Amino acid sequence: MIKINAISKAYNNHLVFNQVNLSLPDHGIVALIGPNGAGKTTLLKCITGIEKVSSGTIELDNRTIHSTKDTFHHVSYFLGSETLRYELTGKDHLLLLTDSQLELADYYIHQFNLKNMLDKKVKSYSMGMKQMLLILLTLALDSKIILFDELINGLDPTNRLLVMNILTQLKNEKLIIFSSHILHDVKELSDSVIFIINQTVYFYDDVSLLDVNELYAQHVSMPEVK
Ligand SMILES: Nc1ncnc2c1ncn2[C@@H]1O[C@H](COP(=O)(O)OP(=O)(O)OP(=O)(O)O)[C@@H](O)[C@H]1O
Repeated sequence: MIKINAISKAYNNHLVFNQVNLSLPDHGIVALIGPNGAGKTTLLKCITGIEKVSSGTIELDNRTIHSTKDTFHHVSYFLGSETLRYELTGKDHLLLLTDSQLELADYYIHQFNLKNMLDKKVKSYSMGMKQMLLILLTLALDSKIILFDELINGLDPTNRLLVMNILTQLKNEKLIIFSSHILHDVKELSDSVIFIINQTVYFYDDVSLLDVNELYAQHVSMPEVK
C-alpha cells in the first residue's frame, strides 16, 4: 500500500536519509526508532505529504504522493500538540468530525474515559491530556493508515495500556506507524520495525526475530549506567 522508492531527503544541504526503499505492509503496527535527529519525524512527514522528498517517490496505492492532498482521506497523523487550538475546548475540536466519525469518537471517549476533560479549554490541559485528545481525534478519523509521532512517551501507565490495547485491536485492519524512543514499547506493541541511523533506513519485518536493544546498541554508543 505504501511503497517508498529510492527517496532521499535533505533540508538545504543537510542530508537526513539517502536512497531509501521500503514496501510497508498493508496492516499491522510498525515502530519507527532511531536517535534524536535521525529523521523519524521527517519520514512520517514525507509519508503524509507535509514534507516533499528531495528525490525518489512515495506511492500510496500505486499513486505518487505529491502533497497532503494525496493522503487526505487515507492517512491520519498525530505529529504534536501544536495542531490543537488552545482557546477551544476538547469538545469544540470534535465539531470538525462527520457524524460517523463522531460516533467513533464517542466510543473512544468512553474507552479512554475522557468525558470530564472535554469541556475544558485545551490551554488548561496537561501534556498527557493533550496527547489523549490528539489520539482520540486521530483514531476517530478512521483512516486506513495512522501515523503517531512519539505516541505513548508521555502517557501514564493506564492510558498507555488503554492506547496499546486499542491499537492492537486495530492492527488487523489498519497500518499504524509510531515513532518511539521507548524500546520496551517497541517490543511489546510492534510487528515490524523501521530503524533510521546515519542517513540509512533499515526495515525488519518480524519483531519477534529481532533483539531491539541489541540492534540499537550495535549502532549507537550507550553510556554505562552508574
Ligand atoms: N524544517 C526543518 N528544517 C531544517 N532542518 C530540519 C527541519 N526539520 C528537521 N530538520 C533536521 O532534520 C534532522 C531530522 O530531524 P527529525 O525531526 O526528523 O528527527 P527525529 O528522528 O524525529 O528526532 P527526535 O527523536 O529528536 O524527535 C535533524 O537534523 C533536524 O535538525
